[in-house]
Amino acid sequence: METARHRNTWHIHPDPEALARRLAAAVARMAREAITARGAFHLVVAGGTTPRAAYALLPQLGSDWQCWHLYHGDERCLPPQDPDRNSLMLDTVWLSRVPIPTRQIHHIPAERGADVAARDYAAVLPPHAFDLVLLGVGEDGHTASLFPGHDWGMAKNGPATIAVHDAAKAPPQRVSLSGWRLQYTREMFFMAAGGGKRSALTAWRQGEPIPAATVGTTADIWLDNTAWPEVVPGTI
Ligand SMILES: O=C1O[C@H](COP(=O)(O)O)[C@@H](O)[C@H](O)[C@H]1O
Repeated sequence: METARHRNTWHIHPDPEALARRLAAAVARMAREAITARGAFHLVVAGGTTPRAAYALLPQLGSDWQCWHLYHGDERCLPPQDPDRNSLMLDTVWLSRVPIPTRQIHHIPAERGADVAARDYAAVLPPHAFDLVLLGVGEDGHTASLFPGHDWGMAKNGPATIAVHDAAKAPPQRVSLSGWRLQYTREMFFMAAGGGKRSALTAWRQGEPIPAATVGTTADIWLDNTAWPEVVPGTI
């Protein structure tokens, strides 16, 4: 379904398992289409807990993994083996189980500190649009590491990456792609599961300028039932 204000399509699933299955299948399908059309699939991944189950299903779906190029939407400034690193989660549940060439897996070197890592990662990003950007939604409406009350880098002539020093969610130091660089993509998917995401999603559907809604003006939003907010009259 589409809202008048934004071109968002909302996909509601009965439970987190169904959400993960459908999301993984959609990512695999988009990879197939991109590889058939252009010989490569440039994907930006989300971190956090929500996408973990979908990532874990990808190896069994199979793909032409040699053609995948992977980037992060954000990373936390922690040592590489810290359990809260997004890259470690990705490696553990997905990347260690598929033959994507290592040179095509672009982890953010966040252990160098936010400023250096943001500068270095900007040089790694491709000059062209991504094929697909995957993003999460925090309970406060943040996406990637773009938090309420911060500059989200929506100006198209601005930097492609942002060093974050005072994130509202630990750890405070992070690196994020900027809002405009996340939007420079053919497709954008958000995912959210659980009742904790309801108030952020209600704000999104009511047109409040939370970071997720501001970045996701043209996006598919994949939810489980418990994350779906109360029906807002006139917006469905
Ligand atoms: O800190 C982060 O939070 C968001 C949302 O994570 P979730 O655990 O609520 O799914 C995530 O998208 C982002 O990549 C991560 O660094």
